Amino acid sequence: MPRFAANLSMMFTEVPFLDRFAAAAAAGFQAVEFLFPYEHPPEVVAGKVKEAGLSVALFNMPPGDWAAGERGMAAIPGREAEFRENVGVALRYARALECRTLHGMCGITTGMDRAACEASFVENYRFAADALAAEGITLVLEPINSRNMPGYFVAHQREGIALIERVARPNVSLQLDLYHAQIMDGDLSKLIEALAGRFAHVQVASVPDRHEPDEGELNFPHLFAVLDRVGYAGWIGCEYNPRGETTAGLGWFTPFRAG
Ligand SMILES: O=C(O)C(=O)[C@H](O)CO
Ligand SMILES: [Mg+2]
Repeated sequence: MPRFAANLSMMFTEVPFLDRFAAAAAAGFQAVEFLFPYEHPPEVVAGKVKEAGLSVALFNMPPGDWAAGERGMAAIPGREAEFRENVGVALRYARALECRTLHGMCGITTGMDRAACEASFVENYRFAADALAAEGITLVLEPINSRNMPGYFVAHQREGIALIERVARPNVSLQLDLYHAQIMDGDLSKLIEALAGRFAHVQVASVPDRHEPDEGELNFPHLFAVLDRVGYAGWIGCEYNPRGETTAGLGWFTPFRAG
């Protein structure tokens, strides 16, 4: 049975960030994920998580200057000191939120020397993985489609796996976002089977419009069954832009609600 986490950066945006935890719980979610919690002190976010009785499935390490177009720095040569400092920041939040999976965004690497970017990525991810291992935290790498994020360091799932193999740390894994995977790779049933055991987090949204998983070119009931069949027992993040009001679009979630 798939287990879904509401993505609070995209869902429940009818209310301010700190109120989205209660909204997700009221809608029947038992877990949440979000991009960045850093505008609020860790203990404040942790209080909201606790009050709502939720688990935090995932969030991202600080990405640099998001408003200026930065999308992480794990693969940006020359930004190693900042990346490493951000490991400490993310770790403080992960501890407070009891979150065991962190996404380390890599950056836009257009025009940069590929070998230098890869070398920086491998060293940065090793550093982060070693720091997070002591706390039982897994660091995940997410390939992101080149239509929504042109120039992002990694766009294809198998490219992500090859990079993870180079990092060679047991607590580094793939974040399999089926929205990006369909756009860049396709053949999702076989892809999920081939990658089974090598992804620690899954996300979903319809393709091509990134809405609820009940429309578009993907057959979600089938894909959820494939994830179950290959033994994936982790969270599935609902990283989609609701077509309208968030709760009005939750018909697809009714069969999966707890209780
Ligand atoms: O864009 C996505 O799919 C993500 O999951 C990232 O965390 C944010 O860009
Ligand atoms: Mg994603």
